[in-house]
Amino acid sequence: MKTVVSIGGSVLVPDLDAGRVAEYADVVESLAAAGHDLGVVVGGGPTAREYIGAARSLGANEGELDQLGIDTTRLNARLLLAALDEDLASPTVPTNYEEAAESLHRDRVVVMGGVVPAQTTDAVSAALAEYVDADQLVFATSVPGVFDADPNEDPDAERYEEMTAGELVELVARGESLGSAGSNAPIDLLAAKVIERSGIEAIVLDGTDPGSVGRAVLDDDFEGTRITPDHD
Ligand SMILES: Nc1ncnc2c1ncn2[C@@H]1O[C@H](COP(=O)(O)OP(=O)(O)O)[C@@H](O)[C@H]1O
Ligand SMILES: O=c1ccn([C@@H]2O[C@H](COP(=O)(O)OP(=O)(O)O)[C@@H](O)[C@H]2O)c(=O)[nH]1
Repeated sequence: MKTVVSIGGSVLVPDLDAGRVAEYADVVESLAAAGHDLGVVVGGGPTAREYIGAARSLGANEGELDQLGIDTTRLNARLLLAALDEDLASPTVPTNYEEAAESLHRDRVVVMGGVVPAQTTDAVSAALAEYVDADQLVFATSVPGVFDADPNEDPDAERYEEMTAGELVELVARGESLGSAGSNAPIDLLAAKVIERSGIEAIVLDGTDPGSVGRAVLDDDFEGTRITPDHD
């Protein structure tokens, strides 16, 4: 079984807490021990946002800001690697999908961050899952799934238990056409489109408790949103 897990920066490193990173490493190791080959993609979190904010005020352009974000995601990838059993995980952080796929041939676990400007690690996770023909893709984020409105803004927002990739694309695109790019779903448009075209099974869940990722992958036990291929 090949699984890609996207760990949002907001859940891996909401602050620099080594204990939380160790908990995530334990989950990754338990999944590897259960026979999963794992591609883990790590986000930038508040550190990325702080660096980007500071560099923006210093006059950096958007591409330069994205590169700072990418560097931060790779820093977080290294942090997770520091906690992982070195016999399981590839010791380097791949900078592209080819390297990641190569590492996954050799090792049970590969951990990476961003790849190129103008996207987020949501898209990296989806593209990695597609590239390595993963069986499933898990988004561990700060909200318990995809809702019909931002649950942090609208107390009446309702969670989708299940939706097709096409419905996810529509939901995200609707927000972008309103000019609120990236703010109307926990997954961005590029990621949603890659999920749609690859037909990969994906789930979105609250990763605040790292154990929830383990239960979802090992026992299919989770509260969140299941994203299914458009055509069976
Ligand atoms: N329709 C929606 N369903 C779920 N979350 C949404 C929706 N619209 C916006 N959001 C926002 O998406 C964000 C996803 O998590 P985020 O904090 O960006 O985590 P990550 O670190 O995983 O990228 C949340 O802050 C949530 O408020
Ligand atoms: O392939 C990538 C991955 C990330 N980023 C930049 O790095 C930031 C942090 O990544 P992400 O948003 O995925 O982190 P998270 O939301 O999980 O904290 C993004 O906003 C982008 O600016 C990028 O340009 N390309």
